[in-house]
Amino acid sequence: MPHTHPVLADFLSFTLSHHPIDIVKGQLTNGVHWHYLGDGILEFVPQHGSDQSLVLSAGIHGNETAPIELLNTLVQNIATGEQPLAVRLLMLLGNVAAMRQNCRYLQDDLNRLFDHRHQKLPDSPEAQRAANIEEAIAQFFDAASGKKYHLDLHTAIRPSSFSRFGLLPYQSRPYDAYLLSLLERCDLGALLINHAPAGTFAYHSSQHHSAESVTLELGKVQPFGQNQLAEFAGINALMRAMVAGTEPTTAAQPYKTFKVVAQLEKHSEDFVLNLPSDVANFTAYPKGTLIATDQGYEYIVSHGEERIVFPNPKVKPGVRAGLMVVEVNN
Ligand SMILES: O=C(O)CCC(=O)N[C@@H](CCC(=O)O)C(=O)O
Ligand SMILES: [Zn+2]
Repeated sequence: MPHTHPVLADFLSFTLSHHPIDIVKGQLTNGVHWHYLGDGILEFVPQHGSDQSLVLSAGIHGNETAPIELLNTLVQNIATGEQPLAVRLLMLLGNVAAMRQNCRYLQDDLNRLFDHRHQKLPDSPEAQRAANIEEAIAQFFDAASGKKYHLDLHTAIRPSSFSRFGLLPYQSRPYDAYLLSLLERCDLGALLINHAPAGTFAYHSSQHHSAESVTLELGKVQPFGQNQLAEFAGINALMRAMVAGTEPTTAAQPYKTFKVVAQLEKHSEDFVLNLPSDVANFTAYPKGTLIATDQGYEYIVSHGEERIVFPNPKVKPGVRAGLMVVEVNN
């Protein structure tokens, strides 16, 4: 790619390299304006603008590499013109400091600090980053004139019965019919509907900017370079169609729908998860099963069957230690 600015040639390396130039911008030969807004935040605007705005984020957890690799290639393809761009687009790499150290987070889970919850932990490095990201998407969405979408891309820590699944943030308004139709066309095994406000990025963009938001889980955490990106072809095609302002060509496929019925609460270091340490996401337990205990707390399955998602007894007290979900019959 001759004459391509390093930020576009390799957005990931540029972001990781502590580049001294903080803000750079330019225009592609097809007229698209690009603007690097510092530390992993890159905006593209079509030459004649657009009333559609899209945020694509990855690396909110620093070691979740597959979606970071997909976004990096997407930037390269936009830069060459190979990937058409018809919407305002903000690409965001989340926990850059953790990405540099190949870990989920340094001190606090960034995806528990949105919804302005970072204000309670002002000394945490992740709190500063959450504030920066909130500011960046506020500026981006405040300048939007039409529909706003946000896909926040993650990978799971442990294996799952469904290697690709989505989580809709809790919303008091109905979910966007178009987003739901898109999610049927990106090869997901399951879609979870959250039951309560949360400190997640998807909840934040939905709640504070009325964006149509979803968290997408792409397989299991792997080091950079070891991902089988072909497994995520459906999600990649969806992102590319949304960037191009077109419809995905993937045929609609049914997925299972689950609603979150509870989250496991870790109150203290006495928290015990009463399950095998290698339990897979979506493992089902019958009514009456004791799932977790803590001081003055126990979680017992109360529905006919509940499945566990994201069990993690190692989180800090006060942070959710897992979700309990029940299948919804469509
Ligand atoms: O595998 C795990 O335990 C976590 C994978 C992950 O980071 N998932 C997100 C989901 C966010 C949401 O609920 O929308 C998270 O836990 O932050
Ligand atoms: Zn994650």
